[in-house]
Amino acid sequence: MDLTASELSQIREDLHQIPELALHETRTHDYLLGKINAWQTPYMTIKAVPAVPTAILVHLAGTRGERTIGYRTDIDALPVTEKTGLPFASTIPGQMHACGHDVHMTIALGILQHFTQVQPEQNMVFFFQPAEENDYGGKRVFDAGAFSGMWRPDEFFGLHDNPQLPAGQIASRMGTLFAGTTEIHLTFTGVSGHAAFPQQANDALVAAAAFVMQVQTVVSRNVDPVRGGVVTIGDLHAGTIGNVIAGSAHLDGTIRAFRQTDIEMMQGRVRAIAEGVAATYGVTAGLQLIQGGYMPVENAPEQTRDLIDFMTADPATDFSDIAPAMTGEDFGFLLQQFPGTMVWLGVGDPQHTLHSDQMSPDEASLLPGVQALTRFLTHRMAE
Ligand SMILES: CC(=O)N[C@@H](CCC[C@H](N)C(=O)O)C(=O)O
Repeated sequence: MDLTASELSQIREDLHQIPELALHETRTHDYLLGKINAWQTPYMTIKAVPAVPTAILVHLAGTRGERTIGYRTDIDALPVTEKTGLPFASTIPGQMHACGHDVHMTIALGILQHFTQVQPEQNMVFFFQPAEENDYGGKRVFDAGAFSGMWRPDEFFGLHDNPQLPAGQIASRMGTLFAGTTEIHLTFTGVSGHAAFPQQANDALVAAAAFVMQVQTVVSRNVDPVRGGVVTIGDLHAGTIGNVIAGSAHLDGTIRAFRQTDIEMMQGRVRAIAEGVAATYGVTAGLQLIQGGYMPVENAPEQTRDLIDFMTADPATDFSDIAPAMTGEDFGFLLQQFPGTMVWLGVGDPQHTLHSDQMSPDEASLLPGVQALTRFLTHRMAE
């Protein structure tokens, strides 16, 4: 018997209560492993990844076993204080599944459980991946050599929830689905001093303010407007009190675009502006630009054409074609190594965006999500 809607809801609510940050997903790991172990079959093998201890890989040997189909879910949460008021809200202060990875894990477990009841035709590898929000867990596991031998998927599929779409709807597109991103971490260091004697200090706060304004020109003046891009500075800390000139200022932000060439051009402009501001204001700039595994999520032509054709023709699946989004995903790195497709799953909470402290996916999305992906993967294995 496949998992029922209420069993899927219970799993999602259990996971929702224990959100853990990137590379610290120990309780989540143990919960997932408990479920997977309960569904042991003679054709299942479970593998740990010592370099990334919260990762789990599960191999199901197929009856034909000529090819290997990969399915990936992320498992980490965000440093967000939940304000949903749900009876099963986060029990970990300051941490929340505000990006719906609890939904992603539930869907992956639902699909896995199905194929422990019905042996797949082809081999399958399920990847429970830590650190999607930060620290690029997919790349870390790949770099650790975890996808070699029987663990190497010929193709990889994955899903992300989308509160703006109706619960249970699947959406994707040919080509690029999500942007590539680069984290910006910048510290200006000057000389602090008394507010009354600015001539004897080098004000890092003024340099940071100038940087925030100048960096807006990257998108408005350097990026092709038809292709688009984003530079957001989301965090700025400088100084301690009103009558002391700030000796240092720290900024964090993100660069986003759909093409890797645009991302690299934008990285260069951000670096030039940071260096220019530092020279102008007599401070030093310590800049880190980290792309890690957040490459653009490029859906592969063959797998994606097949997925769209299958889901469009499947009367039980509500499928829609969708425009690309500036969200990032380190599944983009895995799709550079293995052909495959990422899809959105609608979770019907249009009042709230991903990363909102009130984001509350509709659990009516769980069963259709599991069933649509299970039907597609079954079809894919018969190809
Ligand atoms: C789907 C989603 O929300 N993903 C995150 C990925 C973050 C990448 C990295 N930490 C960065 O900020 O560049 C997103 O914020 O889009």
